[in-house]
Amino acid sequence: MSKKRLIAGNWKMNGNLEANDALVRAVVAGMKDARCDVAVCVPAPYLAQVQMLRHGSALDLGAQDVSQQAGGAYTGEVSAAMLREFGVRYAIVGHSERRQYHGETDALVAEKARTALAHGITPIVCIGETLAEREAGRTEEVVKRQMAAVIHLNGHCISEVVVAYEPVWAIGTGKTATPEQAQQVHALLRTQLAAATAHAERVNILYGGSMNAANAASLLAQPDIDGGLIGGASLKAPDFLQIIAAASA
Ligand SMILES: O=C(CO)COP(=O)(O)O
Repeated sequence: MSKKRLIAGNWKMNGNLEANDALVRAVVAGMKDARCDVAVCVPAPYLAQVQMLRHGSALDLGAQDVSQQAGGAYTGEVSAAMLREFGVRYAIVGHSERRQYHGETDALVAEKARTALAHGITPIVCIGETLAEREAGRTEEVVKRQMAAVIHLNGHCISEVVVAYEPVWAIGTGKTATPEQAQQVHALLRTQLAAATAHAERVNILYGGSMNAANAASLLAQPDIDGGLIGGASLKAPDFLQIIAAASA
């Protein structure tokens, strides 16, 4: 398999001009030997800043959300066309924090993914069960339902998206899924993808949820874990670079 792994940072609602400058410069300087794709998904006001800082490097730029609408009277929204103007390659869609705090449904997440693709942006579609769902033995049912919602994308193949499995109970909690727990879900997602496309092997399925410099290598050693979506550890250049190094091994 010659597919490149992807390590994507999700800064969430963190950063300021000064801190971003130092962080991106350090990441760009430290990732020269990376053999994986690397991106940072930054708050919208910082897209222009990070676009300039990454110029000439292999660091890709991502957004944390995208409107499902093409444009018009949607106060507060940011369109895919606007993101493209800033060189955005990826947009996270359906992060659990947006599902939870902004009521995003499976159907809306699918619309956002379609709009992103229509504008040449690769959606990073996030799926994952809550602790209550896991404890009730519903993990498989929940992730399959979330995946099924995005598997048919109007003229686009699901192999054009990146999938991120992020168990909600592992996000920001320091409680990582074990490599075996993550692999189990990744494998079932791969099987689900294979039923929809001949290119299931090409899809990058990322793990997210307290992935850090210490646990990245063991997670990435799993056959169906193709990279990471990194929250907290992506805000610290040395940690993020160690994860990139683990994905380049
Ligand atoms: O939500 C995440 C990435 O999108 C994971 O966040 P943490 O790495 O901070 O747990």
